[in-house]
Amino acid sequence: MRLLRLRQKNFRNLFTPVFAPGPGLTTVVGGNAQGKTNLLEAIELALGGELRNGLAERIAFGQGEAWLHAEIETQFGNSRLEVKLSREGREHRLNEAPASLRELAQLPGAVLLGPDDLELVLGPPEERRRFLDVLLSRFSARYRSMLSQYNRALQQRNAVLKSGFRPTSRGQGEGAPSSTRASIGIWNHELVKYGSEILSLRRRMLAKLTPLAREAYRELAPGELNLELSETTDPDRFLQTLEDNLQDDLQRGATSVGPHRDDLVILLEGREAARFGSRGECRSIALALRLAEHRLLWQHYEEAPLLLVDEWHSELDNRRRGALLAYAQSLPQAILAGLETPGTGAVIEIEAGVWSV
Ligand SMILES: Nc1ncnc2c1ncn2[C@@H]1O[C@H](COP(=O)(O)OP(=O)(O)OP(=O)(O)O)[C@@H](O)[C@H]1O
Repeated sequence: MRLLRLRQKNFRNLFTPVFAPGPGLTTVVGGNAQGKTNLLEAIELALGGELRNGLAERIAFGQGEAWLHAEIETQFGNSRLEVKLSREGREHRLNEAPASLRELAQLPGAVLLGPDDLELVLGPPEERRRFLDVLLSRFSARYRSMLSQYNRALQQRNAVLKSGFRPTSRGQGEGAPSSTRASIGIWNHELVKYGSEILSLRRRMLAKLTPLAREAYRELAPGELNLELSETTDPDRFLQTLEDNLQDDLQRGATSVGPHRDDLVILLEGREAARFGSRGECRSIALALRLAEHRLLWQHYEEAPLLLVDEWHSELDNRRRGALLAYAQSLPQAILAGLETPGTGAVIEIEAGVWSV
């Protein structure tokens, strides 16, 4: 897939209305706070990307709305994607017709790599679950539906847990009435029904993602990467643990096991990367995870998504930079941003949101 042209109005500090990168590698170069990240974010969003943070802050200071329009070329022909951002939300259009994010997910879109990805390795489990959820939701309508039904059941169970807890003199929850226990029993079965499928869909995707991440890591650095999920996919064990943990759950007013507590365990040479890896190794793992995402989407769509790399040089030694550049150069199109040029491909300079067209 190729981005032919991005047009924008009122997106953060961006000023030039049109960005038209050529095929192959393009690097957007500029000093700090000139708008490099903003430009990559605009491209990602125009192509239907997930919002990583708030919507309103993307609209230029003092303006009511922002607008992005992307013309892309895919193996099936050209398409036009448009998104309007206002304080109320965002509206997408595909070839002039209103489109949902689900419809946009039929296109390969873009994968944005950046320094924040370090959180995938060093951050809390939510970051890694979100990574899996966003990726799986792109492939599978069933996953999206299971996830929303599971979340609804979880909310209900937690509401019952909160309302059912009656502390006894020993501070325990034995005083929960039998009606509470009965309705928790119903929600346990709902959680197991949807949760087991979520966990097994995650496991199936991980079986495809892991070899791609290992391959990407080996290209960047020496060492054997491995990915595992922490929660069991066995429905009987899941149900048993829900029942075993009921007392604790009543006291906490929250459910302590299930897909919402799952974690992607990242191992380098068999040891947990977040605890034993160097910062450079963790950065390389984060990069390998995103490159694996890019390769998996490529397999799925039979066409490479646009690769966007923010701060392409950051915290990477020459070997790692070389490997990243080699991958980016092998693609129909990749757009890098940073303080320096890689010495190859096209260069577009940016200053105070202005670049030459
Ligand atoms: N809604 C907005 N309206 C106008 N300007 C904004 C808005 N949001 C952010 N900015 C400004 O955009 C500028 C550029 O931000 P950006 O993150 O793109 O810089 P960058 O070139 O990637 O810099 P760095 O190299 O430091 O990461 C910042 O100075 C910021 O204040």
